[in-house]
Amino acid sequence: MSDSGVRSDLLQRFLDAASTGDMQTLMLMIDQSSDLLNQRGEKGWSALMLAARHGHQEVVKALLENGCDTSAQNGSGQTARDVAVFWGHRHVASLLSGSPDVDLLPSGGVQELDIYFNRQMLDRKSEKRTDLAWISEKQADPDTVFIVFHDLCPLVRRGAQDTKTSVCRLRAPALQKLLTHTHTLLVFLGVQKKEVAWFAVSTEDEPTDLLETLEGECFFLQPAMPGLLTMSDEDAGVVAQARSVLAWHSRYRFCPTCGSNTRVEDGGYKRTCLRAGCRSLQGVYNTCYPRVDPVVIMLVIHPDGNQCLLGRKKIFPPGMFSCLAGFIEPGECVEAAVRREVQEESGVQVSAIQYVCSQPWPMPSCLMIGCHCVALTTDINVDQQELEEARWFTRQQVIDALLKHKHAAFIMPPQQAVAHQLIKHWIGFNANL
Ligand SMILES: NC(=O)C1=CN([C@@H]2O[C@H](COP(=O)(O)OP(=O)(O)OC[C@H]3O[C@@H](n4cnc5c(N)ncnc54)[C@H](O)[C@@H]3O)[C@@H](O)[C@H]2O)C=CC1
Ligand SMILES: [Mg+2]
Ligand SMILES: [Mg+2]
Ligand SMILES: [Mg+2]
Ligand SMILES: [Zn+2]
Repeated sequence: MSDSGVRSDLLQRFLDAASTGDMQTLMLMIDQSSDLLNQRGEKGWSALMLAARHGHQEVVKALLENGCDTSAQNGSGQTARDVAVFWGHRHVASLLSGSPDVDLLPSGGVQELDIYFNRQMLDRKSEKRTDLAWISEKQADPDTVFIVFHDLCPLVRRGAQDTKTSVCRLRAPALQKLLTHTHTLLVFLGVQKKEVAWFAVSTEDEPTDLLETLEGECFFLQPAMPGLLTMSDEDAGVVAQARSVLAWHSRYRFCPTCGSNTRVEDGGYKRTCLRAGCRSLQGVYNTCYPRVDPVVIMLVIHPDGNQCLLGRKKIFPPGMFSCLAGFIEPGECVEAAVRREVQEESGVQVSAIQYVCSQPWPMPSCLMIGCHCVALTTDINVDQQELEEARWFTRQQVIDALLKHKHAAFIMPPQQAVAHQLIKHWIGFNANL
C-alpha cells in the first residue's frame, strides 16, 4: 500500500473509533500520531464532529483535552457543537460550548413567505372599500379580475401539472348574468400591480348556468380539503382571504345582536344591522366585521431535546401524526392557550414557549399561531374525545418521515400545513446530516 493509502486508512480507523466511541483505540492512535486530531474525512467531518454526532461524551472530552479544534466546520458549515445540538446531545453540546445551558428551542424563525396561504399578492386598499363610486367603476372596468365561489369553493382549472389547480380569473363580460343575479355577493379583495382590481363573487345557487363562455374546462374545487392545498402560492393567498370573508357572510347573515336583517357595506367587509337603535350600530362593534379565530398550534419538545410529541385525530389519513392545536379561549394569552391545550389533549405539562410563525387557515377562518415549547413532564394521557393517539417520536423517526422513507414510523402532515413547517424547523433540515 502507498504512503498516502496507509495514511487515509489510519485516518478512517481514527474517525471510526470516534464514531463508535472506542476510547482505547482512539487514545492509542492520538499517542502515536497526534496530527490525526484535526484531520477530516468524508464531507469535511472531523473526529470531534463524529463523536458529537453520536453523543460520545467521554470521547469528546478526550479530544478537547488533546487540543482538538472546536471551530472547524463540516461541508454544511456546522461546528461539532452545532452537530451535538442538532442531534439533541445536550451534555456534549454544553461541553463544546463551555457553558452548562443549551437552549432546546431552535433559534430563528421560519421564512414568512415559505408558508402556504401567507402570500399577499394584492394590495388590499382598505381605504377604497367605502368609496362607492370607485368600487362601481372598478366593477365595470374590463381589466378587473373576478374569482367565482360556490359553496365556499373557488372555480379553478387544471394547472400545468395534473395535481395542481389554477384559480379562474374571469372578466366582467363573462359574468353579466351572475353580477346582476339577486343572491350574488361581491367582495372587493384589493388591487394587483397598483391598478387591476380583484373581486370575489359568490352565489348560493349553482352558478355554472350564470357564467358565459368559459374557456377550457373549469370546475369548483370540491371538497375543500385537500382541494385547497393544490393551488399556487399566489392563488392560495387570495383564496384564503376571499374564502374566509365569504364564510363569514354565509354564517352571519343576520345581525348577531338582535337577529334583524343586515346590509352589506364596505366592499363586502361589513354587515350593518338594518334595525334603527340596534346596539351594534354604536361604536366599533366587532360582529359587523369578518371574524378570525386564533388557534395555537405547537410542537412539544421532550426534556431530553431529542424527541417531539405528535398526535393523531381520527379523521387524519392513516399513519399521519401532527402537532397538537386548539382554539384560544376568551381571556387567554397565547402562552396560556398552549399550556392548556397540550395538557388537555396529552396530559403533558410544558414550560418554555417560543413563537415561531403564523398562517391563515381558511377552514373557515383560523389564524394558526405556531409555537415550539419544552415539556416539563413526559407521561402521556390522551384526551380520547379529541385524539386517537399521541406519542413521542425521536429525531431519527422525524427525519425518516420528512424524507418519506418507506418504513418511517409515521406520515408527516402536508407541507402546506404550518404543522409541517414547525416540525421541519425543529429538525433544522439539512441534507448533509
Ligand atoms: N394548519 C395546520 O397545520 C392545522 C390547522 N388546524 C386547525 O386548527 C383548528 C383548531 O384545532 P382543534 O384541535 O380542532 O381545536 P381544539 O383542540 O380547541 O378542539 C376543537 C373543539 O373545541 C371546541 N371549540 C372551542 N372553541 C371553538 C371555536 N372558536 N370554534 C370552533 N370550535 C371550538 C369545539 O367543540 C371543537 O370541536 C382546527 O379546526 C383546524 O382547522 C389544526 C391542526 C393543524
Ligand atoms: Mg386540538
Ligand atoms: Mg383541544
Ligand atoms: Mg380547545
Ligand atoms: Zn341588530
